[in-house]
This record gives sequence, C-alpha cells and structure tokens, in this order.
Amino acid sequence: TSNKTGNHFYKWEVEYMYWSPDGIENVVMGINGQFPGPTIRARAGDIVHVQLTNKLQTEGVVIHWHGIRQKGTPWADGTASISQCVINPGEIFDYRFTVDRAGTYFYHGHYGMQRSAGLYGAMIVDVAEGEKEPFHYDGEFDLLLSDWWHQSVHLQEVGLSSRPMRWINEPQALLINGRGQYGCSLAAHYGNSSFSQCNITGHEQWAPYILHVDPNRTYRIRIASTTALASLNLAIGNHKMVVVEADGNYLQPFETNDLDIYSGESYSVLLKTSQDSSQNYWISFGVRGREPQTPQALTILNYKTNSASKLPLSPPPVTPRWDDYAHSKAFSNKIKALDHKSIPKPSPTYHRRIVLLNTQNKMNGYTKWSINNVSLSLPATPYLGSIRFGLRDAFDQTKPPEDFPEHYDVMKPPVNHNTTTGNGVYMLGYYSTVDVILQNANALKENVSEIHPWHLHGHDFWVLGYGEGKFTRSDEKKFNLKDPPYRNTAVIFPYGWTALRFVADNPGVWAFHCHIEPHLHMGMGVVFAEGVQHVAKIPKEALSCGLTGKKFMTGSHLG
Ligand SMILES: O=C1O[C@H]([C@@H](O)CO)C(O)=C1O
Repeated sequence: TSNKTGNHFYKWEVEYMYWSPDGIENVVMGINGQFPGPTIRARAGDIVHVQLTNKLQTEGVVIHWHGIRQKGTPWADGTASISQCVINPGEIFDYRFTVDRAGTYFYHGHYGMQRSAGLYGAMIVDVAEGEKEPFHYDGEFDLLLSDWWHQSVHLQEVGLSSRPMRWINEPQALLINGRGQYGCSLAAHYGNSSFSQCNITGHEQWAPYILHVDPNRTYRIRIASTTALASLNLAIGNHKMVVVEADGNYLQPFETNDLDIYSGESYSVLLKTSQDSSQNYWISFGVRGREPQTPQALTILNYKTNSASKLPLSPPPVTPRWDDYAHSKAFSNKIKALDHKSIPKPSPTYHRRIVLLNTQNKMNGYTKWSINNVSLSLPATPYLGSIRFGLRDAFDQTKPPEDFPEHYDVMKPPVNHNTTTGNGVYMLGYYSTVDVILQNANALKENVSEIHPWHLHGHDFWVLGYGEGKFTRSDEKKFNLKDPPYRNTAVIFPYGWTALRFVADNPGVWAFHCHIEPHLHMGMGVVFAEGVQHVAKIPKEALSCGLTGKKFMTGSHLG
C-alpha cells in the first residue's frame, strides 16, 4: 500500500512452503505465501518500510536490499553479522529506508545461503514525480533470474563445509520470475532436445512468465540476476536490444544481440517490437562461464496479434559458448556511463589502493576461498554495533592485508595452498577515495580460473577497467576516467583483474563479496567500514545479540 507522501508500508512474513519452481515439488522460502516475494515499487525519494516477521520455525533471517545504499540507515542493510543481529523465529524487524535513485533492484536473504533457498524478490524504483527517464518506452516487464537445485540448501551448506567439501554442482533449472521447467522443454518439438514437450496449461506455478506485447512499440525489459551460481546470457529471437541501465545507473545506449548478466547485476534493455507480428519469439537465458549442465531458461515474446501458445518458427537462440570469454569481455567493455546529473564523475585520484587476490585454498582439509590468504568467517556480534561501541573483542583487530606477495603466480595453482581465516575490517578514511584491484588467479586445479561477480554494499563504484594476468602499476594508464560505468557489482574474468574506485562517504559497515552464494559461504568476501562514529540511533533490535546484546542487558534486573 502507498500514499501520496511517498511512504510504502509492507507487512511481510517469511516462511517455508511447498512450491514447484520447476515442476518438481520442493520447499522454498516464501514471503506472504508468494515465491518470489512481492515486488516493491516506489519512486525515487520515497521511504520503504518493510515490517518483517520471521515465521521460520528454527532459523534466523535477514533481508538485504540490493543496490540501495542505505545512507543514514546502515542498520537496514540486512546483512547478518555485519549490519544487524538476525531476526529470530517469532521476532519482528522494521526495515525502513529511503530509495534515493530510480532503477532496477531486487532484495534477497543475506544469512547463510537463504538466497539459494528462494528468499528474493524484485524492487523497482521509478523516477521522482516530475522527473523523466533519459529514454522513452511504452510498457515494461521485469524479469528476476535465479537458479534452482533440487537438493535442499541445508544439505548444500553442510556439503560445502564438510571435509572433503561436497560441491553443489550445477543447478537443475534456471528460473525466470521463479518459474522454470525440469525434465521437459518448451522447445522440444524442434527435435534437438532430449526432453519431451512440456504439457502446460498456464496455471502451474512453473508455467513460463510470458511477455505479451503490441507490435511497433518500445518496451523496457528490466532484468536482474540473483542466481546462486550461474552467469547468464540473454537473447531474444529475431530482436536486438538496446542496453540503457545497469545497477540503477543510466548507460550510453548500445545495441546488442545478446547480454551477459552475472549474479548481483541488473540491466534495463529497450526492445522494439518491429518484427513480423504474425509470429512469436523465444526469450532464452543460458549458462556462461561454467560448463553448462542446465537447460536454457525459456519463455515467449508474444505479439498479441497471435495466441500466446503459438510456438516460434525456429528453435531458441543458441547461447554463446560458456568459455567464449572474448565475447563476454567485448560486452563488458561496451558498458559506459551516460553523462547524466544522477551519476557522479569519477574522482581523478585515489587515497588508498587495496589489492585483493582471489584464491581457492585449503584449511585443515576444508576447501575455502580466500582474499589475500584470509578466508572470511563472520563474527557472532555484528560489526556495526561492535565498531560503534568500541567492543574490540568482537572481531580480529589485526588489519587485513592490503596486497599479496609480489612473486605470487596468478597463472598457477597456489604453491602453498593453506589459508588462514579471519574477520578483520578494512577501516576506510571517511570521504577518502579507495581503489580496489580485484585480482583473479588459478583455482586449486591446474588450468582453472573462474568468474567471480563482486558486489559492494552501501556504495556504487566506478569500474575503471579490466585486464589480463597480474595487475601492474602501469595498467593504471589504461583506466577509463572519462565515462566508466557506475555500478554495485563487477565481474573478474578468469586470470584477469578488475579495477574499481569509490568514495567512502557512507557511515556504516559494508560487505564486499563474491555474489556466488557458495563462494561467499566458503569465505570469499571482505568487510569495509567508514565513519561509524557518525552513525546514530541504531535500533536495539539490530544489536540484541552477541557482545552488543550483553552490553544492553547490563542494568537490567536479571541478576
Ligand atoms: O568453489 C568451487 O568448488 C568447485 C570446484 O572447484 C571443486 O569441486 C567449483 O567449481 C567451485 O566454484
């Protein structure tokens, strides 16, 4: 419900429920009986207030508002161990925050691997009253992408933290707005599928979400990926797309036949319905960056001049080869910020450069991901409270490393694969400009280096550039300081580096991590903090656990 003053109040209950996301009955984490959760729709400048009740029987929960910077409300970022205490079963937490900028966003669980369990939904912010988007469209669609496993998230978590590690493997299905098809295909009748044609009436929970369009119009398709693992590529049969937005920031429009989207990213594309209106067309998403074992996600672009059940003339577009990284890099390099008042120009210099080497490691037989040889293990007391109140016992007081040994060979498996774990914090100077160089490397196995999409909470960063091999000082000359995209998620390509710059202007404690859910679970993240002394009025509910919990118990009459 909403009113004219720009306040949106939602009462949500999170609970497990039976659902068939891909035609196979399973259990998902739903909100108010829905999967995916309800879509939030607001205008830039509005206040969103979600009163969340945890109806899970035996688990805590939190929700992260992905892409919302939480200026002045760092306790509402929804990250367990970082911004708040988890909401225990039966408890209520009020997420109240301003959505300060129009764009395509989403929300998801950020405790353990609850995002993989289906705790997610879309969040759309329209321009403020009287403002205009820098492009025109007649209608819009919103596609939230995810991947789905038949194995429960509980088993996945236990497997990942066992010795030896049991990997989750590839997903059983890709979902568009929570809908996918397992064991049958919408496109089987073209003859090149090992599945039979799906028998769907349209009322099933797993029936595809069809895009019904009028001919000769322009549609905005919003696409966000909250996959646990899969990097995806979108193509629409016979149609080109014009990419205009990424992560809530406008882009210099560019035309493309297909679009790569990594977990944690969002895009808007414009689609002109200018093709033969006596036909329908495929919309397909396929896996990139890992050898696919999951069929494409499919749905239909239905020109309303036809029945929605009329199948397209030709088979779905073929996804580029999973390891065609030249294709991915060419796409990433086309993404440039629009010259627009809503997007700040990059700072020309930096105060501090932090180089983060990403490696896969071992620790006492466990498999981990580490950053400069530290695998993140989150503390029991959330940092926001422990830093604000100076509780030094709450986490590692040693500074995490700024760089990695000079002679480390990023093209080879680690010579010494042993890692350490830790939970130290990168304390950033308030209002300082920080450069982060994300350095990829070979994993434990020879000739393997994987894609990692890194997501920063509380900020957007400028993506200054991508490069091959080990970053060197002279690579700095190649930085794009003219029109770098301003985003909250950026990918590192295998054996490559990605350079980011941001201004530490948001008082709070902010996660920066690989958005691949099992990788974060295995330690692939770091924690930044800035200006925490300026944070006022942290709600008690965010502090009522661990050492901050104890601190606030003092003076009570419990003896
Ligand atoms: O973290 C990972 O583990 C597996 C593999 O490296 C070991 O099974 C994989 O593909 C990952 O991304």
